[in-house]
Order: sequence, then structure tokens, then C-alpha cells
Amino acid sequence: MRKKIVAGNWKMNTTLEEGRRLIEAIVDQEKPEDVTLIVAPPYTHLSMVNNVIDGQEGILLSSQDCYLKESGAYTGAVAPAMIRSTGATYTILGHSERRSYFQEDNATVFQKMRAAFSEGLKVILCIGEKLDQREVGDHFKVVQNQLEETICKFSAKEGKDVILAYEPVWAIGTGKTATADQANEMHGFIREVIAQNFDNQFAEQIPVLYGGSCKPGNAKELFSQSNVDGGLIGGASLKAEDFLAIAGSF
Ligand SMILES: O=C[C@H](O)COP(=O)(O)O
Repeated sequence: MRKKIVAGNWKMNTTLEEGRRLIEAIVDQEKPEDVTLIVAPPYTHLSMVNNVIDGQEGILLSSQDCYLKESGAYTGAVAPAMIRSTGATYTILGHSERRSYFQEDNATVFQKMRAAFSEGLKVILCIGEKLDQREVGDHFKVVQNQLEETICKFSAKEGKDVILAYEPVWAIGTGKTATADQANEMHGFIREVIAQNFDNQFAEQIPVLYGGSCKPGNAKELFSQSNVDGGLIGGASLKAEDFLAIAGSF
């Protein structure tokens, strides 16, 4: 039985005070018992969020990215050890917004994963195709390549705590959602690629989340699919009641 996980990626939203209100509202509400929640606020909020969730069962903290160096003269960058020192245990890597707005390719994502692992920071690795790639039937090839150039280059021991998030780029923030069948088909394919590069047991235990306009209204159908283990939620994670309604949709 794989873990059920719902992660909220706040992206570049909320001031410190708005973020405090959001995390306090999440903590104040009743949470589904068998679901792990992960919150990924901006870097500036990590310590504050960690203080609010301190001692709460089933809620973990993540950054939205990290830099690939340990420390040094890299103005504006944030190293994995700094993130760990806030109490965060995860970082999102390879998000399509990092790939498109910050020109990050698979090689960069691989280096960032290596840096994160070396500090004991666990990784939520995002993969997913763009609309034009799906339209010409390249979506499986693109996702396979993203996996083979990142997680598949690590040993099973290094990669054992990775959470995968399939995010079709055409569904992110657009209101368009992959159908439950499209999501399940791709998640099954992802598991096959992982099995070929690691083994069946590894592929069976790795959580694969869906991301892309997942909301209270469609989460139940998506989460009922055999290969969908939860969601990476953007816009709908900015309202505590929506985020928790999604978490209650298994
Ligand atoms: O990280 C989250 C995904 O990019 C999904 O964002 P969205 O729920 O706003 O479409």
C-alpha cells in the first residue's frame, strides 16, 4: 500500500503574514488521518511555517527549489543545507515553471537532486510534457527522458525517498485538467520506466502525484485511479478549506 500524499505548492504567493494565516488555518482544521500533507511555501516563510506545524502529525515542510552548490558566492541562491536548517525535509525540483522561466534542463535538475540528497533533503521531482509535445504524440518519450536523465541516474538507495509528480504543463494553472484516464495512463507508464531502471518493488512503492488544476471538484476522480497516489496542488492550495477538501478526496 503506497502512501497517500497531498502537497501544496504556494509558488510566489502570500506575504509572510498571509502565509502565517494560511498555515494556521490548515493546522486548525481537521486533517484526514491516513494522508500526508506537505506544504511548500516561499523560502522566506519556511522557518515561520515550521514553527506553526511543529509537533503536528502528518504535515511536512518543503521548499519549492534549491540551488545545486553547497555554499559560496551565488547571490540570491539558497543551498540545501540552509533549507534543512529551517526544518524543511523536502524540496520540489524540476517544476515546469523552473524549467521554462529559469531555463533549467534535466542536467540541472540532476545536479540539484545530487546536492539535495547530499544534505539529506528529500525530493519531489516534477516531470511532464508540454501541449505541443502531447499533440504530436511525444508525451511518453519526453517523460521517459526526464526520468532517465534525473532519478534513474541515482542508486535505489539514493532515490528511495523521492516522490514523483506528473504535471502536464498544459494543465498547470490553466483550468484544464488531464482526464483521470490520461493521468492514470501516464502514471502507469512512469511506474514502468522506474521498474525498468530500478526494479518492480521500487516502482511499486514510489508515490506518483498528479498536478495540474487539481481542485476539490476533480480530486476524487483523479485519486480513485490505481496509479495516482495524491496531488501536487498549486492554486487550490492557497485556501485552507480547498487544500483540505482535496486531501479528503481519497
Ligand atoms: O505545483 C503545482 C502545479 O504546478 C499545479 O498548479 P495548479 O494547481 O495551479 O494548476
